[in-house]
Amino acid sequence: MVVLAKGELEQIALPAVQKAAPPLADVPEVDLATAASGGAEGRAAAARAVAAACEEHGFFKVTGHGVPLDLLARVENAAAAFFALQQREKESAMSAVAPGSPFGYASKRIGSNGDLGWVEYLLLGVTAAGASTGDHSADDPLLSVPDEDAVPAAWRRSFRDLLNEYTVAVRRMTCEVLELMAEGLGMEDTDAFARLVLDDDSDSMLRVNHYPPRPELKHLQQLHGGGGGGRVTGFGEHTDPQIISVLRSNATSGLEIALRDGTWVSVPPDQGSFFVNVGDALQVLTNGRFRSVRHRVMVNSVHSRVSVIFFGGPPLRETLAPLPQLVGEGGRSRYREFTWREYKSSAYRTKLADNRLCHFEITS
Ligand SMILES: C=C1C[C@]23C[C@@]1(O)CC[C@H]2[C@@]12CC[C@H](O)[C@@](C)(C(=O)O1)[C@H]2[C@@H]3C(=O)O
Ligand SMILES: O=C(O)CCC(=O)C(=O)O
Ligand SMILES: [Fe+2]
Repeated sequence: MVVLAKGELEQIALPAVQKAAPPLADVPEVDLATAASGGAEGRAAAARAVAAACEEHGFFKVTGHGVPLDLLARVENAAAAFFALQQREKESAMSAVAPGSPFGYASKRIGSNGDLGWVEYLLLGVTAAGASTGDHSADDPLLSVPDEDAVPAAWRRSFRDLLNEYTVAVRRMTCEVLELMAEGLGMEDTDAFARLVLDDDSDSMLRVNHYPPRPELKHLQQLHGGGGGGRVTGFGEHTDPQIISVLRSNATSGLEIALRDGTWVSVPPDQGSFFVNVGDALQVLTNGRFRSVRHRVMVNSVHSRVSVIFFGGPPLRETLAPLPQLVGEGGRSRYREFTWREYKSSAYRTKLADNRLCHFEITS
């Protein structure tokens, strides 16, 4: 359970004047099953729709994804069971992690630069094979715990196995989406994005978030006539650094995205589908054609929200720069070349809401 110290709620609450965000009327949607079975025409139409959504919002919904619904339900139930453990038991998933590492369990503190949210989470490194650290790793937050820990090792192992199974399935689907993106951009090398996420050394992560409800919000909302006050931030506004983020949540609302004009809209939850965010790295590779979407999560007054996000990143050694075919002859490259390692070490020194790409922009 997330517990707040004095003064912390003020930092998480949005100003009372802030209106509830209206729902995004037409969430762009891509059906992967139709893209696969619709012949060349159907595939080309899906690729165009993906590219249009990435240009306009940097965000869209994926249906017909082929990830078994029963796997989604098992992951959701196991995550809920993990978050229902005693605080001490959840924190033991942190004790194995090297100091300074972002991985493991945490509550309220997002990153290490003072950001707070009404959220608790588990952040894990993952490789193309599933778990980053292998089955018997000494530094896996879920596997290496003190012998006297109250949560049986067998339960932790089966939770880790389940998250690995989920990661393998979601990474496969993510790569199909990345291929459609490349096709939609008219690229000849349609594997160019997927290759980065499939690499053995891909720097990918899995995040499991839990946003407990805040029942007192209901009264505050009534007090302000329903539209304004009493909004609490679960996860503050930000863009994701990686190439792509693929999110699945339970049926509880909370996710909001910023449109091009800066207005916030809420995304109606859909537990049978996935939502895709374009990340900063893909904005760079596409020379700004695809938009890294700013998003946040607001807390619900009645229901808890559980979300699982796969962040597909390139290997740390990878050099990133706008792809020449997307800059075009005589075109201007908007970003300088940098390695993913360089970008990450700069990004991890920033606050959540900061613009992390401005350090890499070519301004002249
Ligand atoms: C405040 C921070 C948390 C974050 C690292 C950072 O310094 C800036 C980016 C944040 C973010 C957002 C997307 C993902 O949830 C995340 C894991 C990532 O790669 O970048 C988080 C980082 C984090 O929670 O450690
Ligand atoms: O929990 C969510 O729904 C989204 C969280 C998020 O944006 C993130 O973890 O980067
Ligand atoms: Fe995010």
